[in-house]
Amino acid sequence: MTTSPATKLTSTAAWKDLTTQFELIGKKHLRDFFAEDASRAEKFSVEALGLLLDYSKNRIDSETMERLFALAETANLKQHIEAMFNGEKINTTEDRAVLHTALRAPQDAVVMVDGENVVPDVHAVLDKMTEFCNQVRSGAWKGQTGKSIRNVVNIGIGGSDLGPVMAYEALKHYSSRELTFRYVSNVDGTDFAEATIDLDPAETLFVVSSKTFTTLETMTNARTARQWLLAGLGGDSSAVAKHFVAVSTNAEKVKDFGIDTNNMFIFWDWVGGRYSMDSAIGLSTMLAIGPGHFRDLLAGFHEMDHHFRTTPFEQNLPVIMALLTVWYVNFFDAKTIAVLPYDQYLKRFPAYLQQLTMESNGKSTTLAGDRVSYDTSPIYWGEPGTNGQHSFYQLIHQGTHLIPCDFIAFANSLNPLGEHQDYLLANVIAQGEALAMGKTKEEVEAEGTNADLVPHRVFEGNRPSNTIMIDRLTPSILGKLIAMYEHNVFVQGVIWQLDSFDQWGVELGKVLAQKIIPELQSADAELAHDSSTNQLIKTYRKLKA
Ligand SMILES: O=P(O)(O)OC[C@H]1O[C@H](O)[C@H](O)[C@@H](O)[C@@H]1O
Repeated sequence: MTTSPATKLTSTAAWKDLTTQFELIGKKHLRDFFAEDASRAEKFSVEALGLLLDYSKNRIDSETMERLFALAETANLKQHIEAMFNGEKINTTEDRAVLHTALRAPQDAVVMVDGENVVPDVHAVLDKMTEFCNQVRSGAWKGQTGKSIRNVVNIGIGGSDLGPVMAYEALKHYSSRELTFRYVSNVDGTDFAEATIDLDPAETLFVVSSKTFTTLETMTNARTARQWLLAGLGGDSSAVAKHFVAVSTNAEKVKDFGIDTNNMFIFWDWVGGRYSMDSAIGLSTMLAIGPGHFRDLLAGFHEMDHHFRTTPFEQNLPVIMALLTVWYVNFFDAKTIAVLPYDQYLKRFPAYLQQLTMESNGKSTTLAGDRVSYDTSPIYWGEPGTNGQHSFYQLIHQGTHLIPCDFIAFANSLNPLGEHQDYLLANVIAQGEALAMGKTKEEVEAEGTNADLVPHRVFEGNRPSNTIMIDRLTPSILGKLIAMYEHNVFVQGVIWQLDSFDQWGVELGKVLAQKIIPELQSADAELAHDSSTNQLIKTYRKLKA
């Protein structure tokens, strides 16, 4: 294929041009950029698929963008995009295709993996999910005692939890209020105990979600759930079939656990965990919002996939966002990016993005196996506005770190109340303006501020942000937003020459934990760790009741 990594990134002409560009405009103030060009906002905005991306409050000019697009060309981005969509095994360290885009492909699409079109399989699972959800939502699916299901508990972690939780919260407005949804992820027993404390086992359905069906946390919680259920229903293990379903790629392990494979919804190894919320891992989402809304969500994803694949880079939302990130990380030395949704329903969106972005590109080895000589994924974090304004925004405005921000705002609330929405939107718009323009010493002095306070009240400004403005939050819009960040992450990974789809970095801790478990459970097993680790194990043994 044509996608083998290019020459060392920092030796390319495109990179050198960007270095020169940074020397030219890296210190130029956004106030000056705006003052010089009345059409700046228009020039640096893209409107597509119902989203306005205003990226004019970034420290760029037309030349910068041209050079960033040239960097994308140098990286063979177009070929990489085609390789992903065509099912080439671009996850080379695991020898897998990367086809979350096939999960939302229309029925008549053809996506080949190892000589087989996977789209019919995708739609067969969607149909099976639909049928099951209709049964549960209508009350036709009965539990062991003949009662309908009123509670759904998703047990999963990482990609088998963060996507479902985020989507449930984001689309709560569209969800059935007849059903209660809970999400258990942590191996800390408190998570399970609190999630089930007020639930009746006779009315509770567990969705055990795990790509591998081997994950310690999920298997431990699933076993506890089975005990809890059987204890509550008189111990007859035939109850499991009516109260447990599984979502996994691993039918054998599901069977070993005791879940009937008829009650299993499959997906495939070409779906990464953090890219799986629109696979059968979305079963709890479909149960909450219904099959129709779930299909709208998928359609939104697909529209963004199409946009990403077919739109010239200059108008391509994920490409622009990714290149701006590269610009700040590699030339301005930005370490973090804040994602700040001004919508309470998106409160788990930043947490979801943390796995998507950092598990994908938090790496320091290139596809060729070399240590990178440049920074890779920034740290993503955030909270919904306006809450964050009253805590950490101080640092974004006046701290010593440059933190590019993504503001996400909706013109129309799903819960219109008095003047709330005007206040919310005034705030998000004001934050972008304040960060960009700041407040000069002269402006502070002109307000009659005491001289000794002036330095404290100055805002340097020149702090970059994107603002994404949308009509209202719908399932389709959520799909578009998520796909936009998925592809943004993909483009970053292509530029940095990474395998964005493996996660070897999570293995070591898991292996060591397996070794430490028996050491904690034995009073006197000999310890051969470093002295700190030994001390912690001994202290735990002493304190443990
Ligand atoms: O879905 P599972 O196989 O249970 O995996 C759950 C999660 O655990 C792993 O440690 C990975 O880091 C994640 O990418 C994955 O989403």
